[in-house]
Amino acid sequence: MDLVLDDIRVDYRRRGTTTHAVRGVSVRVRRGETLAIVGESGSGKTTIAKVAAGLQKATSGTVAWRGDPEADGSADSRPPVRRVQMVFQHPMQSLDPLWKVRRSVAEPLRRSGLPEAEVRARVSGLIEQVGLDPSVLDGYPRELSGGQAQRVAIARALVCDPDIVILDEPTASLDQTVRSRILARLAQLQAETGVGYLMITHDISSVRRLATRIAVMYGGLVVESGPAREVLADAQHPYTRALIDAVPVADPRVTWKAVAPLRRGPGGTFPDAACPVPGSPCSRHGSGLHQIGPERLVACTVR
Ligand SMILES: Nc1ncnc2c1ncn2[C@@H]1O[C@H](COP(=O)(O)OP(=O)(O)OP(=O)(O)O)[C@@H](O)[C@H]1O
Repeated sequence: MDLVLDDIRVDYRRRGTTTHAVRGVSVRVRRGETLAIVGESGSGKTTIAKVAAGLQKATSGTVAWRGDPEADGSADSRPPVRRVQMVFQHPMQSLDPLWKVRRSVAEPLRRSGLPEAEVRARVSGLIEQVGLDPSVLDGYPRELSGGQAQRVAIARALVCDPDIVILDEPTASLDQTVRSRILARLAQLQAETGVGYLMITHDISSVRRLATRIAVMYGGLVVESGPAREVLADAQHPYTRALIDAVPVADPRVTWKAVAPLRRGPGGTFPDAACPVPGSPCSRHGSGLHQIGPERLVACTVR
């Protein structure tokens, strides 16, 4: 199911003044895809993310689930709030410092009434999926590095198998190497689970790595949107051009190549393919992972 925000407006009233933070924004976040919302500070990105997550009430407009619930296997009785999860810029925001990591990750599942043995198995499996050793589950958040804590926050967000995860500047507080690994892991998790991402970012390299579609916000409005490849190749709005021009492509020798149509495999996973970069891990994906596009499984190749 897709998450559809239609004609959202948000006004903040404070001490007699009104800020029109969002002035009529419509976006659709699809399963298996990443919508990147970019825009300068104060353009309304976080406000839209909060509305999508149910953390902020819109002044007007609607938030709804649309699509065919039978077709994507998400016809279930989970309340809507469980189908959207949020990963914050600072991972400690979603982890209770007084709880062991296992409890923080498991809590949403426990509340669903799943037997304890299944909770433990799923939590351990997910921690490995995000690239951590299960031993971190028995420690406290203060014992984790920033990158490890963000991986735990991602595991926590995914534990109830949400349709959509909102990533609000998910790598902004991390250094370049850790950022790269987290982005690779997010791409892999999307390929494995079909989760949709709504990513808020200022970071053009994150956009290049993950985005399927891009919406550019300016002054509370979406001023430019479309498939990521098109927007990046031919940006119309000055803000988008400035954002793209400011940072060079991480590795200009790397190009994308479609290798297989996107199909769901058994157990809800997508088919895998061999990375064509011989010998070493792919420089974009970190470990020979494969980026998923809207309709195609793609692998990178070096010119
Ligand atoms: N709780 C609030 N009360 C009053 N004004 C707010 C509140 N939250 C945000 N605003 C204002 O709404 C506008 C949009 O803010 P928002 O945080 O959504 O922008 P943003 O694009 O995410 O910015 P940044 O990239 O700096 O996080 C800004 O002018 C901001 O000052």
